[in-house]
Amino acid sequence: MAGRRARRGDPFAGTENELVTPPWRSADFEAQARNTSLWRMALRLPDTARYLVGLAWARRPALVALVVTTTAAAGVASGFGLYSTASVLRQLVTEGPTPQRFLAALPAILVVVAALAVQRSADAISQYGTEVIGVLMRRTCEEEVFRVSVTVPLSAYDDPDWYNARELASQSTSMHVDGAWSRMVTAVGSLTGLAATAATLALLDPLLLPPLIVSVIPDSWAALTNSRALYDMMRRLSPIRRRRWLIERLADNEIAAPEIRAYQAQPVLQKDITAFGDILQEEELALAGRQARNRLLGRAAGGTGLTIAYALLAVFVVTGRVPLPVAGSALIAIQTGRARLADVVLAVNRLYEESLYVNAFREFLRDCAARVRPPRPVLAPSRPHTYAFHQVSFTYPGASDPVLHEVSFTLRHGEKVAFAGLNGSGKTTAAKLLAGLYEPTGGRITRDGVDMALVDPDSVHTGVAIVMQDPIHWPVSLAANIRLGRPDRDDPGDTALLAAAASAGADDVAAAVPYGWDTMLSKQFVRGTRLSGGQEQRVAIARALYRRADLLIADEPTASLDAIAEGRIYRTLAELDERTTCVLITHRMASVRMCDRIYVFDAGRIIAQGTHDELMALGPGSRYHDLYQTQASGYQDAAVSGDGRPLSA
Ligand SMILES: Nc1ncnc2c1ncn2[C@@H]1O[C@H](COP(=O)(O)OP(=O)(O)OP(=O)(O)O)[C@@H](O)[C@H]1O
Repeated sequence: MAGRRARRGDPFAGTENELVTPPWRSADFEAQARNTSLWRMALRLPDTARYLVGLAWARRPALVALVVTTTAAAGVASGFGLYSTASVLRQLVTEGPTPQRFLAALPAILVVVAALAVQRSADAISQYGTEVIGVLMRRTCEEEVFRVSVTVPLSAYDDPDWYNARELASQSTSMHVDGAWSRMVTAVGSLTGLAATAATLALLDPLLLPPLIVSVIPDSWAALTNSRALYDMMRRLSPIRRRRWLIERLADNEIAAPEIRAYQAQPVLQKDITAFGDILQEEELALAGRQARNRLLGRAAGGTGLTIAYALLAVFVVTGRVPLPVAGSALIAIQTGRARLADVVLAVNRLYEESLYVNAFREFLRDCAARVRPPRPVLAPSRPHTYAFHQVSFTYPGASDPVLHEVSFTLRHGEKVAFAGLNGSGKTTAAKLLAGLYEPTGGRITRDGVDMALVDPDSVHTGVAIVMQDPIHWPVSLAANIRLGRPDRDDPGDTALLAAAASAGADDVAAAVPYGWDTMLSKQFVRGTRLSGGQEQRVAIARALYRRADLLIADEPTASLDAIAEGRIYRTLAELDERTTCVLITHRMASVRMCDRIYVFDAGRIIAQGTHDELMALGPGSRYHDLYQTQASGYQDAAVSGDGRPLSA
């Protein structure tokens, strides 16, 4: 119960559920909350409006002009209609026979009808234009979120705040950016209408204006406060929603499905879903309560304001300040004015609400842009003769301890080298730095002596292919999977595709799957199939070979391959032409032998280097010798343990 109370306003406080630990929470939530205060957002509204108009203008300038014109026309026409209604009333309640009064009022009636027609048609056109622009804007923003997400440096993926910001940004683009645009148009339309109504009311009696405004302010306050509370809750609960979403996604994940069943993990997952659901529900119900209270307060105060407005009108009539026909018009004007003001408040309130999301979307773009190194005129050398680490150290973002410590080595053009060492010794990390996926936190990485920190970041990846430890299979056809790293390669008759596939053993995969090269590598689509781990690995190697890179990094490329396929891959790597520098990371020590040089990693340092023979010559007790000998002994006739004693002993 204590936990429940503590949770109000802070969903993470007081909970003992280990899955809802504070680290899920965005570190600077309080700062973010201050940044979205009513006042700050009000100051930012013109900027948001400018941004939205800019976005819309970039897509369809003529349509934007049409929307602006028709929106303004609708507002002016509605005010004009109201003013003419007052004239109609005045004519109708004057002395004289009814037909005469009607005839006298006829011109004003025609103006009212015309104004209404203009208002309705302009409204319809404006609405259509707004919707079309909204669709275009949503698409632009969605694609922008995708673009920055896939170009942001890998370090962003080590930052939980980035994930939260991304979730909020993609929510914003799919649901709120077009909403903000349409609210903005509505707000402008309502404001124009309100100005016209206020002008009418002021013409009748300026003293009627203040009570009208007072009657609407409390409602506006309630609506704005409620929007802010809703947004705060969305932002605060974003990590929980994301976590819940991740678990929910396991339900349609073909890789997770067998493990969930085999480990009977359903109750664990269900427990998490329920725990997160409880928190979300509690927060949402609490918010609904607070919002209802605010709304009640606003309405009560607004009702009092309206009573005052009517009482004032009564006093004006009784004291003769306002004649009865004018009072009738004033009554209509007050009603219309209230409705207009309520429209304005609603539109501005929605705009405020949506602009919080637009702001989150823009913040995300700014954040991603800040993470990306700006383009530079200097490109990384193509076909370099050397790749070198100079005293390179590296600490993962958010981690406290370095993973690499002053690592230095030089790879020469066309060399085949291996990284060997125990699990967690830093081999993959060094490979990722070499590929330019991370930047060192100390030291320099150079190609032909050129510091990679000083060249255009995109150019660092050109000429590099990497076979990841757990390659992903893209939900596209088998052929497209292989061409993915270089879709623009000229490949008449698919010669290069077939050659890369044959070298990696992926030709056998094509022969085994139901639709050959056209088979989709996902069972979530028609003509789709699921590959085995080894088949996936062959496709990943073919992809890397097809790229024809200068530097090929293969991280455990054969972990899932059968012995024959493995032999074929190592032959392929050994026979790579002289233009390809190859880094092989593997625990299969027999395959390491063929390399020109082997670097032995230990706890983030290179502790030895040399050819297989040189490293073996270091003898028992040296890391490489022991690793090799332990594995080799497994293949000897009598099974022996790592220290050379028979296992049965
Ligand atoms: N994104 C990350 N954030 C923080 N630490 C990480 C990250 N990735 C890896 N590490 C840590 O860096 C260390 C080195 O990992 P790395 O993957 O480079 O080792 P490795 O030698 O390739 O291991 P293996 O042989 O098991 O593949 C490990 O302690 C690992 O926990």
